[in-house]
Amino acid sequence: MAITVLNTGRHAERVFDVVRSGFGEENNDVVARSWRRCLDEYLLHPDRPRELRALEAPALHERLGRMATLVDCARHEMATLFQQLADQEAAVVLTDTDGVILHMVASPEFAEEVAPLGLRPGVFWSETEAGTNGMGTCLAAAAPVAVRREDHFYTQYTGLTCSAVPVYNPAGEMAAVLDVSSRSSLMQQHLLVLLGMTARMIENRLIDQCFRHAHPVHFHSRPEFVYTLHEGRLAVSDDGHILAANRSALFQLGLQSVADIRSRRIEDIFQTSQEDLLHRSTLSSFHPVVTYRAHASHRFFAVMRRPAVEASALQVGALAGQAAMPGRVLTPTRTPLPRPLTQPAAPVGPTLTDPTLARQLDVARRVIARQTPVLLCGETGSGKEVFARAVHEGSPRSSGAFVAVNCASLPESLIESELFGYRAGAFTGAQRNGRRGKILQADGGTLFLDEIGDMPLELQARLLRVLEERQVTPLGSEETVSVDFQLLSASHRNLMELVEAGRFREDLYYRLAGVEVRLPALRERSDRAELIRSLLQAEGGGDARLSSEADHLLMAYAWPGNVRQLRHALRSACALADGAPVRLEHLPLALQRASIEAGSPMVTLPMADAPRDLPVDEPASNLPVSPIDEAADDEAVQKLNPIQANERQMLLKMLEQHRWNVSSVAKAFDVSRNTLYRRLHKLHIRLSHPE
Ligand SMILES: Nc1ncnc2c1ncn2[C@@H]1O[C@H](COP(=O)(O)OP(=O)(O)OP(=O)(O)O)[C@@H](O)[C@H]1O
Repeated sequence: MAITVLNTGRHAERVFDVVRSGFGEENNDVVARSWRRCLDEYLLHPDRPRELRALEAPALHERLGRMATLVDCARHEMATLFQQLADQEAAVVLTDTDGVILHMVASPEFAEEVAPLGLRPGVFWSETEAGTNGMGTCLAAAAPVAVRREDHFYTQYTGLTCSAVPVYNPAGEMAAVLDVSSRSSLMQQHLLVLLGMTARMIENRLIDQCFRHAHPVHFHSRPEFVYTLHEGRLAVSDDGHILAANRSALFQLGLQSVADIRSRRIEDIFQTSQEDLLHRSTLSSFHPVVTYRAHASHRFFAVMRRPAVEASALQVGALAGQAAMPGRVLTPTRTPLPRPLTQPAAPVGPTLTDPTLARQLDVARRVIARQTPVLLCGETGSGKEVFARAVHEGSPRSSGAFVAVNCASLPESLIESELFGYRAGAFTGAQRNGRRGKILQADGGTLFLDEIGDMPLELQARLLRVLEERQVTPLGSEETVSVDFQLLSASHRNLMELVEAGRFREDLYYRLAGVEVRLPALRERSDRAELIRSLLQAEGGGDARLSSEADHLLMAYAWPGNVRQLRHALRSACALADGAPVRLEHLPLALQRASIEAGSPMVTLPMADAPRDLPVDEPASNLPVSPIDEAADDEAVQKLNPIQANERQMLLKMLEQHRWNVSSVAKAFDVSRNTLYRRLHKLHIRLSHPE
């Protein structure tokens, strides 16, 4: 479906009208201010769009190299957000502070549709280039913004609605913008909350990644929020100086900016010393311990952990912290480093208690110890990387690094240098000191090639040679370097089918699949209840609870995005519930929608099995309807089970919010009116239609 845009002449008139007439200094409207900047400062004309500037491949390559830490930290969170949105006509986009798109997650169809508009990597979306738009206006306003269709300065973008939030680096400076651009203009508030949470996750990952040599401190005034997204986070140097803080830390400590805290000692902030906090945290097995704000009586619960990497193992360049922050020059690290601790780093280990999984883990550990490569298959988000890590940790090479490479999320042009590394000056835009590839980083440890099915064919040949010869030749170099690692790879695609289609080399397949392990999908796992419980505690704190309806829905849902989707559903639900038990309405729309489409037991019924024999009483128009005297249905309503009763309440609330306009509610849930009518009928919500 093509993107529909507004009439240019009329839209331009409206822009001029708003800006010229009655727009005073007191007007705080983000969009109106942006329109004025476009007209008066950048001298843009709404009638005359310009073609957006785009970087050539080498310049994009260089920029992606410079911003590698940021993009690495954002990639997984963006994929998760995309999955959570469950909207095939939306793109999740990351730009740098010049407004250049660095990374984008979208369905191939939508990506193809919006590419001609300039929604693709390398294109500049600053306001000066593209006028009012989500990414550019968020950069200019340095605040979250929602730019609806008709808010865009140029009409060609009025088919899209964009919501965007800033992402800050550990120095507290804006480092990027995270945006969702979609055809739908619904639910902007919900979306901004989700975007804000995703930005905070990326920021916490950045602190972990940029300060791997520092002691992480996690704190909150409520113990159940330690190790959750709401926690305050500090990075503290070996000698007790604070190097970085997240936004929640600043907020809780009543500080304005990272500069107010950086270089201060931990005892200037809390009534404890570095040694004391670390000692007490260790004794409590890293559960939060009480501490007080320095010179005040405000109580906090805090934990200090050991650095992810000993300082001696790092290159000095990265230690300055400043230099390693995204948005500034990034120093490549040469030493094999463990992956950053992903947030929340709660002391909850992965739950792998399903008997099939436990057996598979045991087999994989035994075969990998004999240098036999293991290939993991399983749906996306089913925990292949978590499983691979568990294999590594129980293997003879657990003291070496675990190096993960996601072959799907790297642009094709970067995979080669990422894997094999390059020599100084190998190509334009290469980093001055060269770069050590991931394969060499895995020397002595484990190389995990994720989404191996997405590796381009010509690179498959090179990889095969490395696997056979155990030698790497970095780009631009004549020298070969010997390397020794154990190999795990994973794919959510059927590699045999790819082989048959000629898209994957058969010889490489057999090299990778010494033993093939198929991980069960979440819906097939018998430890689902346990996993839900442990993730709920990890995301919402020890006191987090589920209402029984929410619990039922989580157990019955089909989870196409598996554990990742579950984890993120719980994360946003805990944030929305704000300490109260998680109820149905806190769960993502995708789940609620599925429950409406399929009825109870939710979602496991495909649409085709939905009750079709019910009489459908659909009005010809989409005029508002009104509720009929509900007393008539009282008895039937009493017989609804608790999940249905809850759903009935939720639907009544939605109908009320949408002034009984059924089409509008159906649109909000993205289901057809017919489906919604069937559901209303089933739940004994009877409506009258105007004559
Ligand atoms: N057993 C588990 N216990 C706790 N969390 C888990 C478990 N399995 C997966 N997760 C969480 O689910 C998310 C996805 O896991 P992971 O990245 O391992 O999946 P994947 O199968 O490799 O995904 P993809 O196919 O997209 O690469 C992560 O946030 C991870 O922490």
